[in-house]
Amino acid sequence: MKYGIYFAYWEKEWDADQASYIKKAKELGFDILELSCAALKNIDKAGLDRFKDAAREYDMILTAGYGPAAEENLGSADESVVKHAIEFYTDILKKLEYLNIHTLGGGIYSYWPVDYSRPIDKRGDWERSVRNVRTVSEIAGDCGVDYCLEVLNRFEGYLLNTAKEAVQFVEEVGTPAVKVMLDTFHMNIEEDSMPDAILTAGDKLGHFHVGENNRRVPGKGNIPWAEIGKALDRVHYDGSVVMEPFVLPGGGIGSDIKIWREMIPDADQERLDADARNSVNFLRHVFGR
Ligand SMILES: O=C(CO)[C@H](O)[C@H](O)[C@H](O)CO
Ligand SMILES: [Mn+2]
Repeated sequence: MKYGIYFAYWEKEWDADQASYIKKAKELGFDILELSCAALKNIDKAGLDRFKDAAREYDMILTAGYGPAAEENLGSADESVVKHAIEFYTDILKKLEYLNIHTLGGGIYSYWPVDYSRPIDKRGDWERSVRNVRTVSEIAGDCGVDYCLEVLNRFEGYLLNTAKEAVQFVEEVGTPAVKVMLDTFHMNIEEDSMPDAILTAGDKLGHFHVGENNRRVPGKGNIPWAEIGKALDRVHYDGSVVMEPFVLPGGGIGSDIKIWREMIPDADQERLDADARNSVNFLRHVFGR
C-alpha cells in the first residue's frame, strides 16, 4: 500500500503553489502527494514540468483530486455544460498522462459542493452522468488514468452517497478505467458499517481517502482504523491511501469544506507537519503494510 496526503491540508486556497508540497510530503514520510486539478487548468508546459521534475527528484507518486465546478458537471441537463465538461476532462486527462498520474478521484461525475437551493433530479442526473462518465472514462483509460468516483455524504453530493450506489453506477458505466472511491469521513456519515462498505466496493475500489470524523488527521478521532485495515486486506486492496485532513478555517478551502473554527489551537507549520508525520506512521502501523 502507498500512503499520501492532499496538499490542501496546509492551504486555504485551491490555487496554491502545489508543486512545493512534493518535497515536504516526502520529508514527512509519505509516498504520494495528491494534487487538485485546479492547479492544472491554466498551466503551461513549464508549470507541468515543475510537477514532473519534483516528483522525479524526490521519487514521489502523484495522484489527482478534483471538486468540479457547476460548469464542469457531467450530469447536467444543459448540453452546453456537458460539452464543456467533456472538453475540460479531455484536457485534464492528457495533462495527467504527461505527469505520469494514474489516479483521478473526486465528485467527477457531478459537481461540488452541490447547490441545494436548486431542485435535485437524481434520476435524470444519474442517467446523464452514467452516459457521460462512460465517454470520459474511455478517454481516461487511453491516458492510463483510473477514473475514481468518490462517494460523498448527503451534504456535499446526491448521486453517490453509499458504496452500494457507487458499485451500481460503476457497473452501469461499464468501462475498465471507472472505479469506486471511498473516503472514511463520508462513510462515517452514510454507511451502516464501514468495513461492509469496503467489502461492497471489493475489487472495484480504486482510491481511498482517509480522514477522521471531524477531518483531523487519522488517529485523532473515532474512526475504527483497525477494522478498516482488516477490510482493506480482505478485498486485497493494494492501491493508494491518501489522507485528506482539513483543519484550517478561512479562504475558499475553509468555505467549501465548512471549517468554521480553529481545529488545532495555534496551528503553525511545525505543528501541522508533526501531526501529518505522526499520522502516516500511525496508519502504516495499524494497517500493517
Ligand atoms: O472529500 C472530498 C470533499 O469532501 C474530496 O475528496 C475533495 O475535497 C475534492 O476532491 C476536492 O478536491
Ligand atoms: Mn475525499
